[in-house]
Amino acid sequence: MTTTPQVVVYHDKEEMAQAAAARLTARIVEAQSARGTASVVLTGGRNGNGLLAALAAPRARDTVDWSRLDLWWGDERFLPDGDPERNVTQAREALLDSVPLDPARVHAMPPSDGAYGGDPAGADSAAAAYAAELAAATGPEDHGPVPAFDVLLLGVGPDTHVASLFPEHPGVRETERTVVAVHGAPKPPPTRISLTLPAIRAAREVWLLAAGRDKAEAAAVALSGAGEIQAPAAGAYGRSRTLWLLDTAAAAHLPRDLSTPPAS
Ligand SMILES: O=C1O[C@H](COP(=O)(O)O)[C@@H](O)[C@H](O)[C@H]1O
Repeated sequence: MTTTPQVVVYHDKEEMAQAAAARLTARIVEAQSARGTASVVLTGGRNGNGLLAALAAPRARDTVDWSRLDLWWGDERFLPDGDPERNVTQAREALLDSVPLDPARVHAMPPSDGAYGGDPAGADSAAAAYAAELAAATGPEDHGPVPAFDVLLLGVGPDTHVASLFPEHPGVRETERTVVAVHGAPKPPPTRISLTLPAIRAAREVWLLAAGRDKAEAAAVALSGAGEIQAPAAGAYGRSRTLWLLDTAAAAHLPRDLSTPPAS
């Protein structure tokens, strides 16, 4: 079922990151008190890392029970372990290395120098392995092959890509598998691993983050009824909530009925 996107606009990307971190902290605490644990899918990119850096500030950091949090990734650049361009490396620097997570609950996507071999065939095996890890983490309350993540975060690329699902690329057309290898991505590096739209839509809440003028066209297109093959961000929605968090620059071209004044 498609949920109608809610749009919240903040003055600038710093304010957006702070507000997103506060929202995420609250959502994790709620999920942990309702079910004992929480699960969040992280995104790479500037806005995802900005949110993680905001979460590292004392108020948010000290509110969450990090040991009862499962972290997954929406996509990964298929590069060697520790490569500075890997999303997990950047997340570790921004937040993960400074909070007491349970390492068994940190589900990084495999690197290109790991058990599955390198580029390109290794990426297909690594994607299949991540799909199996997700499937193994599901319980009776999850109605499919991936957990019902509490919050799934997505950065929105200037071309409307989300995770590593690029416009008109094979990955965005996938309807069966939950995780795919992406070969020949238009943004470097060319080999990536990504959740698919069906896996993204298993999340309870999907939050899309976009800040900056270079995201304005993408946000406007995705929120104006574009098709998901041409605009993957348009196909990213959660089962109970889809939330777009923007700054004023990224919201500059939104249709009039979606343009809300900046949150105060
Ligand atoms: O390559 C990627 O890009 C997107 C968007 O990043 P941004 O820097 O333009 O916000 C990101 O969401 C994705 O995780 C990452 O692999």
